Amino acid sequence: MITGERMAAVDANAAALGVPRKQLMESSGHAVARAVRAVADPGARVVVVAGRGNNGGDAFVAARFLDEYDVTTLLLGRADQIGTEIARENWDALQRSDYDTRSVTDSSEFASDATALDLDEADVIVDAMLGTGISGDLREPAATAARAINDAATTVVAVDVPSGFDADGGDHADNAVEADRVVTFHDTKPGLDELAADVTVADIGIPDAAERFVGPGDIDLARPDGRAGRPYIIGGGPYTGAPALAAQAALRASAELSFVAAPESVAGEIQGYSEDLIVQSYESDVLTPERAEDLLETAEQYDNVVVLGPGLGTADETLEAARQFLESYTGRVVVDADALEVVPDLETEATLVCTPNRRELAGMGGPDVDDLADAADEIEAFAAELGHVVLAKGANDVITDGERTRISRSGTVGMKVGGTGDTLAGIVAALLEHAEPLDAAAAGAHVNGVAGERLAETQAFGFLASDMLEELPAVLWGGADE
Ligand SMILES: NC(=O)C1=CN([C@@H]2O[C@H](COP(=O)(O)OP(=O)(O)OC[C@H]3O[C@@H](n4cnc5c(N)ncnc54)[C@H](O)[C@@H]3O)[C@@H](O)[C@H]2O)[C@@H](O)CC1
Ligand SMILES: [K+]
Repeated sequence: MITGERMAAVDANAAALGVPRKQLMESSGHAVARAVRAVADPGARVVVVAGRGNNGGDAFVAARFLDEYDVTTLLLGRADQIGTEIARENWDALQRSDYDTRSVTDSSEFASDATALDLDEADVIVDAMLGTGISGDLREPAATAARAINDAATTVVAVDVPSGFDADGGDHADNAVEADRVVTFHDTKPGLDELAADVTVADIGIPDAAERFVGPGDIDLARPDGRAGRPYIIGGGPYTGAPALAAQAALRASAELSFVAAPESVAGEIQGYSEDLIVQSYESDVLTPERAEDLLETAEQYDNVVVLGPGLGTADETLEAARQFLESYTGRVVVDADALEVVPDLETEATLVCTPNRRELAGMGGPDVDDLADAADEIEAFAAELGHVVLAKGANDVITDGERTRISRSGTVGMKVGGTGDTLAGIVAALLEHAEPLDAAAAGAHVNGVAGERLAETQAFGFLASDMLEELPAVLWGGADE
């Protein structure tokens, strides 16, 4: 099962692996043609009703594979409104090759007399108006076309999903197409099996690696579309740089404000690193259980994403405070560094993303291996046992929620420098404001790694974690679709 949103991410990852979307569209179109052949013999009349997105593009390809049928392809709208280059290229190919195509710009052509468009006469209607790109109920002209398709006594083969179906599992349109058969791509979509339709999943040649390895599509999925969120970094005491790096990374990754709660003895120093931070001090040299109560109140009041751990140290009272905080908080927390050791036997309702390095993972009771990717299954089982998302950091990062597991191969040896784990924690905190925990963790790992790779191009092993901060916006938004 895969949602339409995740499908788009996997598709972008496939492109990065060298399997571009146009190639996938060719496979999709071929699969649609096979489905048509399964319901009608050569010579049968096929009417393709196509929208202006890639769902339509799949059907333009299908038309090319159906030369032995009597096919007419109807485009809903004008050709110059086709929304993607690959769909347009496939439409243009039909034009140049003299396929029977027609652009329907007036939906009354469907409303007034369906037979004028041959829908009743057809043996098969291919519904390629809308796929995973839909939002909301069908709008015109698709709404009228859907009515006409549903009114025709003709077998309907839907491309990917029936038009009007929400492949992200939300509310389906009331005015959706009722399909007899659905050819969906790569994996089934949530809710498809509840339809009264015969659903086939077509393998369109997406490599497993596009799902397994984190790539640009994972960044697309978690990419913030504006500033939001006020992460609360509970850190500092024996160390001061770590919370400052995490807080600054969160700002670079879209947080509106970064708050750092730190002991009075170091608050000034943390503030001194950056005028962009809001540092709130508490009386003490380290975090203690007496302070945890106040921090909890603040975090609850603002429903902050919390980063707990950077620079806190391992004093018994600090770990006790971390435990108490986590046992009472019900929000989202990135648990990093020293605070990780309290997680294994913790009772909490909070949503945790734990970010251990190899040593910390072993300390928590997880596997101890050189290459974390080799132990991905064990780390998955470990996360399932914990009941939290684990982002295990190494040359390869393993990101898992105990059921789904992804591996981030990005990064470079120069990132062995201190502080890159802190930037990662801050990035994940910012992304948690926009994305699901697993998606935020996977994208965060990738963004951090790519930032390091970019610096390594000119600075080899000589860059610092603080240098990574300025790279983050370009990695997050530089490659965004226009
Ligand atoms: N993601 C993938 O990996 C692949 C996707 N493919 C195809 O691409 C499809 C998704 O393509 P797109 O993202 O271009 O999206 P669609 O083709 O589903 O539709 C996008 C268009 O629909 C319009 N639209 C949105 N909501 C509407 C509504 N309620 N009423 C009327 N019009 C509406 C939008 O303005 C946009 O022009 C998939 O369903 C599948 O058929 C395949 O080609 C192969 C691989
Ligand atoms: K469709």
